[in-house]
Amino acid sequence: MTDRAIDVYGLTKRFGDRVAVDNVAIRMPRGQVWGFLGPNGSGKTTTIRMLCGLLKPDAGQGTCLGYDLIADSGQIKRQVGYMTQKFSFWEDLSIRENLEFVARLYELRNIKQVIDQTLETLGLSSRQKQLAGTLSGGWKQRLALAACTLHNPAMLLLDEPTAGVDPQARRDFWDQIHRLAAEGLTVLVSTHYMDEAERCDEIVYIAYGQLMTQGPVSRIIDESGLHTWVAEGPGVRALADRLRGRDGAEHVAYFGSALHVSDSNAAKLDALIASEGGAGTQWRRERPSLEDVFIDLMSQAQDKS
Ligand SMILES: Nc1ncnc2c1ncn2[C@@H]1O[C@H](COP(=O)(O)OP(=O)(O)OP(=O)(O)O)[C@@H](O)[C@H]1O
Repeated sequence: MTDRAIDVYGLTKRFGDRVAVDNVAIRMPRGQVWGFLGPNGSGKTTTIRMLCGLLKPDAGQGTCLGYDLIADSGQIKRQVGYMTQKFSFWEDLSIRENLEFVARLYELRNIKQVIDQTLETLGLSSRQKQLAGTLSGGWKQRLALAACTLHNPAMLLLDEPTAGVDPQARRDFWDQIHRLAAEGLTVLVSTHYMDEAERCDEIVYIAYGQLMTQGPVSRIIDESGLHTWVAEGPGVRALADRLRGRDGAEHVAYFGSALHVSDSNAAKLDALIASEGGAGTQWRRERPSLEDVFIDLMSQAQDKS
């Protein structure tokens, strides 16, 4: 058994003239939780669909769970749990009835036992009789997770599973993900939330179909070559307008009420900040946040495309 859950390279998918995924390579060990990030339309869903055997790549090759991406797509589908962005249920059926339906699709044996176990693991037992249509977003998402883990997959591919659910439900969901990973499951999860990226062993960042960076969050920040100053105080709004487009301020972005000013040239950035030490603004130098780095990566990708 290969120790890599995902080992693909040259992965490419075109839709007409548009290259949705461009020569992407991912090598992911088993048993880890990786985040898959990138701007809207950058190719995350398309990549995930190729990885789980639902979409045939135009070019590229490799393996998923040791199975050939193209020749063994049937095997991959059976061993992967895929949670789509817009999961759907039978709204007039209960949680338990929905899971029974999915279990029959997978032709599982011991359906009662498997469902009991899944309900228990995901904290759904007490709600098993509730109609799916009456569940809140967080519980629906938990039901979707139950449905995609029912057949005991070796890997989960989760496509923005927490979009639109409240912070507590997102936190609970991530606790579940780490619990499943502790039992040996490999999880690749796409997200737009930075706090979720920080909970992953590693992240893959893709923009305009191209893989821009991959690694643990701290390494990605360290290797970004970016320098950041943060300004706070009543003067920041006027400051933002003054700084945008100036040499030494490649990126100017609000984080709450604070303004982050970043540049890859530390000397230019420092000189600019020194010239802007006006009243009503407090400055401090900070390690760039992951979001600062992503903004930078996105603009690099824009320049290339
Ligand atoms: N079936 C399709 N036919 C034509 N174009 C498609 C199809 N699926 C995706 N695309 C295009 O491919 C590109 C990548 O889309 P994809 O859904 O993979 O991005 P994404 O990173 O998952 O985006 P989001 O974060 O918004 O979910 C987009 O330009 C999209 O419009």
